[in-house]
Amino acid sequence: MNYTVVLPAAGSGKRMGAAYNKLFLKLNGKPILAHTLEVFQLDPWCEEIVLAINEQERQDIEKLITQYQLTKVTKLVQGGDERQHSVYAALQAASGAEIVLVHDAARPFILQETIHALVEKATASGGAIAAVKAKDTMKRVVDGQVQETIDRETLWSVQTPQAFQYELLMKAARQADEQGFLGTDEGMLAERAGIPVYVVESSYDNQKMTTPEDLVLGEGILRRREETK
Ligand SMILES: Nc1ccn([C@@H]2O[C@H](COP(=O)(O)OP(=O)(O)OP(=O)(O)O)[C@@H](O)[C@H]2O)c(=O)n1
Ligand SMILES: C[C@](O)(CO)[C@H](O)COP(=O)(O)O
Repeated sequence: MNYTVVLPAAGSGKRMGAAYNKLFLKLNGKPILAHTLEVFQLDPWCEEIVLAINEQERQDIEKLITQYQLTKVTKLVQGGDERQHSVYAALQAASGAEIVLVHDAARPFILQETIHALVEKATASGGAIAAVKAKDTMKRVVDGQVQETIDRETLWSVQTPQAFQYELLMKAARQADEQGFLGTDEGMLAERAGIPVYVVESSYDNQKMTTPEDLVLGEGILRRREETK
């Protein structure tokens, strides 16, 4: 059950507020990007890593790849203005894959067991996304006024990886591109293309490093993993 992973890494990290791409910020002395790449480098099911990058960061990323011996990174492609554009560019470079995983480079704590469950589900059913059950009550709010409380039992907080049979995701991504549709995850594109998408329960550790508070959380996750080794 092999796969190719597409990692969008071409963001600007605005919400993190760093002077540079948040993926170069360090957790436990190692860049976030290196943590994430190592998960896939060490996964025997992962055949190839395709990275979408900011062209001006190419040299720094090539240095990081060499430093951490990330030999499965085969292609660095220019990302786009939106995450979806970066993913699409990388997907086009991943042609030939049977199963493709799209994973935010900003999520360094993904577990191999979750990745493998996603690959198995996508192989069997077409598409599968990592998610965790909502822990908070969720309400729909318009102009500051609550409109409705949504039944929490049906709500999941969606993460990445998002795994698909390659041709299915490419069809959905191409359709969205041609129609100028912009979604916030690959699941949206698949859903609107009529492709069944299933949830695979993930870990609450699989946080996206988005704002400064997440870095504190990340350091704690690494510390806990060290202590329980
Ligand atoms: N045009 C973009 C935007 C985002 N990403 C990547 O998509 C992942 C998830 O995006 P997000 O966490 O929003 O990262 P940023 O866009 O960098 O953050 P912000 O929205 O705060 O600027 C990240 O690994 C980011 O590098 C990308 O490749 N291309
Ligand atoms: C894809 C994603 O991580 C699923 O939760 C999320 O939609 C990415 O959002 P971002 O604002 O592009 O980080």
